[in-house]
Amino acid sequence: MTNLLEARGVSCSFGGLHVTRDVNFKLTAGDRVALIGPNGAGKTTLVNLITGDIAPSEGQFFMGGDEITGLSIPDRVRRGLVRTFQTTRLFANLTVADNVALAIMQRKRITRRFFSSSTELPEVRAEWSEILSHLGLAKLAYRKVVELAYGQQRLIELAIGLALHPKVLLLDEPAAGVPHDEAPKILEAINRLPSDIAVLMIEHDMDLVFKFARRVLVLAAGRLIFEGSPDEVTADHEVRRAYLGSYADARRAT
Ligand SMILES: Nc1ncnc2c1ncn2[C@@H]1O[C@H](COP(=O)(O)OP(=O)(O)OP(=O)(O)O)[C@@H](O)[C@H]1O
Repeated sequence: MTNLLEARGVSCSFGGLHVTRDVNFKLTAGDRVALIGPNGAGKTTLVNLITGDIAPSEGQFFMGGDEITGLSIPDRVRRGLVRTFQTTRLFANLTVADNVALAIMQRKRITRRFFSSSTELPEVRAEWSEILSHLGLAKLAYRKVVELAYGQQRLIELAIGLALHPKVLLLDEPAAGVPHDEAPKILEAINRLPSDIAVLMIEHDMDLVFKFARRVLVLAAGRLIFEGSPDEVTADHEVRRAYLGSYADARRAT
């Protein structure tokens, strides 16, 4: 099967600090992968390396066989390597539809037309409307982002990610800060993502990891120390020592 994304021997240092050490992994179509590890393990740095926010000191990234290591962030996005926007990057005073429409227009390279509502251009409207319906957010289309609950704002990040037509979608703690009762809605939306894209999620909440991931990558001190199914990961002695600790013991006791 074609690798949608591959990391080969990726390392990154900040001064003398080795934050990413010889990382290798592959993502293929339909992958649902969680990246876990203790605080400071280098998870966000690895995502920043994948997106092109920072450059590796060694190693390469490939998409579908093409090397992308030297490509800019926008070039990677155009190839379908998409990270969800953080809520802080949403336009709070615009509607949900406007926010998603802007991402669609960015992808289609449609320039904003000031004398007509770009959101309502037929080819744009058809798309945002389908994305919002698909994620169960149609009711929110004409609400301003600022009026929404935090959990709903995080769902808009997913909608914007989809508007960029991802082949690989990187989710950085999609449920962080979301009240407990709103968290299932996030998982529900993630479960509705197109089945053929690869999703890599950084997540600390192990319950969410177990509900989402079919494969887990464990990072500790910059190194991938384990890769396996959620059950294999909880059973692994080194992972339990490095990270899971009491969570794994509690889970095995149930
Ligand atoms: N730009 C930078 N310059 C120097 N050090 C950095 C930089 N970015 C990250 N680090 C360091 O790299 C290490 C890994 O940080 P990173 O944020 O990638 O870890 P993380 O696994 O995402 O942690 P958390 O779970 O707490 O978010 C930390 O020690 C951090 O201080």
